[in-house]
Amino acid sequence: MLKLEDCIIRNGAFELSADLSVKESTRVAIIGPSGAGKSTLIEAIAGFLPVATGKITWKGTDISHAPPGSRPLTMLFQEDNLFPHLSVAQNVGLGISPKLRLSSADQEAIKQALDRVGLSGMDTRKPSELSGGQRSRAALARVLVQRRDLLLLDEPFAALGPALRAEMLDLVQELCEETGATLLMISHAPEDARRIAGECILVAEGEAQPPRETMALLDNPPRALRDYLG
Ligand SMILES: Nc1ncnc2c1ncn2[C@@H]1O[C@H](COP(=O)(O)OP(=O)(O)OP(=O)(O)O)[C@@H](O)[C@H]1O
Repeated sequence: MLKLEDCIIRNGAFELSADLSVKESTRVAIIGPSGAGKSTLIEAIAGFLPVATGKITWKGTDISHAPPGSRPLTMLFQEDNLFPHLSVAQNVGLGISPKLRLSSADQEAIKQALDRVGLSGMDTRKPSELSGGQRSRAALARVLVQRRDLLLLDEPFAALGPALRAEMLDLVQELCEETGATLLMISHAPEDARRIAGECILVAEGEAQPPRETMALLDNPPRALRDYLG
């Protein structure tokens, strides 16, 4: 269980409260109006923003003050997930060793991860030699080799077209099912939430609300969400 207990998170003058929990191995979308605090929530869980009060626990362990690198999670951002001067295999390898000190077993794990996301034979290419969808796949291969319990996505597929985005979401769903990872995913598109997230955290009016069943929430949205969905 991921728990945020009586948390207040500050981002400049902005303040977000959160008192909620997310069950292990579930997939949860984070939705809500622009500027409501979705990234703020994710950044606090990842450790890039401190919690002013309250605590964050994962499987009962308090991670509120753990540095980002030692939290049991990996995060994919909206863009710039890959280093342009490194090959695809090296970019994936960073998930195992930040200094790229890789054993032959590590090299094999990288190869398997690239195979799994459909990038076999592209290991020596630079990110600029890949399509947008292939770059997303490479970033997901890095997530795979990290073998973390929690995956935080801050709209990493926003720049992709609808068909490719759906394809990437399906791949994320498959990977989460295979690894048992817990997914928290910011999304502006309700159809993305419907596609892969059983539950949604609504972030609105200064609060990240406890997860609610996606279909029920989107079919009968509260006012803050209705205004946003239009
Ligand atoms: N570095 C910062 N300093 C001060 N205020 C900030 C900072 N970053 C974000 N904010 C403010 O915090 C609030 C929440 O921002 P956040 O990025 O979490 O919202 P969001 O829901 O992710 O928005 P969007 O959907 O537009 O990406 C906004 O009002 C924003 O202006």
